[in-house]
Amino acid sequence: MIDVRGVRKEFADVEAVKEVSLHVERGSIYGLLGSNGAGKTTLLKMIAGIYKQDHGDILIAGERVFENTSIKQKLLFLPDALYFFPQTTIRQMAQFYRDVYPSWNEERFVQLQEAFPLDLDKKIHRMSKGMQRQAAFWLAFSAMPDVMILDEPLDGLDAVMRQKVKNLLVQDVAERQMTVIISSHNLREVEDLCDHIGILHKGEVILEKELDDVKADVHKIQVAFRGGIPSSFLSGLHVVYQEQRGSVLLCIVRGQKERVESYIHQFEPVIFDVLPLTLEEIFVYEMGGVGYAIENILV
Ligand SMILES: Nc1ncnc2c1ncn2[C@@H]1O[C@H](COP(=O)(O)OP(=O)(O)OP(=O)(O)O)[C@@H](O)[C@H]1O
Repeated sequence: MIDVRGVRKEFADVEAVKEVSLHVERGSIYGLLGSNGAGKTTLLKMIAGIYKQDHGDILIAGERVFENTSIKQKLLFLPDALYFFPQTTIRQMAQFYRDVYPSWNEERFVQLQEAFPLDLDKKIHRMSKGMQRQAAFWLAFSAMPDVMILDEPLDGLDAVMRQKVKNLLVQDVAERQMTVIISSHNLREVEDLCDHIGILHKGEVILEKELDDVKADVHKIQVAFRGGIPSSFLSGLHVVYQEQRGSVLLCIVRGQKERVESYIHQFEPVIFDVLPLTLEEIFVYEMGGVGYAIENILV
């Protein structure tokens, strides 16, 4: 659905995006992560057709996005700094969206008032930051776009509203194959939302993964043996990290879960647990392997 091919963008003295390529399948949610200044917003603005890239190609549904009205009618970009026309209310903004998006769904707009309990006739600029974001999502979900490009979308929303918005996103992806790119500098925030993750660092994608693959392949195990660790134990495992806590050995190992488990059982451990790994932990170990201090990249 979204194809970014060898894209570059330079501002006066900064190479904000250097040779980025990525692909987002229709009906999936792609999490673009990275530290401040990594180039996320610049890349998203190019994908949304707001900036023109200096080099490379950006295609949505096979068409170039820049200055392409028909693609833009199917695409919705929610910037990190929201913009509404001055002095407008949600009702007035809804009229604008109705005119711009042929897919606007009036019934949904009415239904969503339950999820976003806001005054339709109150000036949006008088609302709190979180309420303004709710208003933006209310309009976005009512526009029913094929593609949503979201820059730090959950900033300013309370915990309940974050969950509501995440549920609505997932629902649209599942029910009508909407495609989403979501930028964040917080892995924990997008962990339960995305099916693919790309990490941008200094304008380059340094890691791109399908989450199911990542999670299926790395395990945290805790083992203890009567009489200490057998000498040949570790040699049969692909250990990416290990730590001894008293008589208990804590390891992060790579490999198929069943294979790892049956291997460990042969040594008849007195304690053996497979513990859940957070995505953040997985990335720390993965990135450690390629020589990056991810702790400094993902806050
Ligand atoms: N309009 C602009 N003019 C000049 N430089 C810019 C412009 N927009 C971004 N940059 C520079 O490009 C680089 C990438 O910025 P960008 O906003 O894309 O990063 P980001 O990953 O979104 O960061 P953050 O997480 O802080 O929002 C930065 O060095 C920034 O100063």
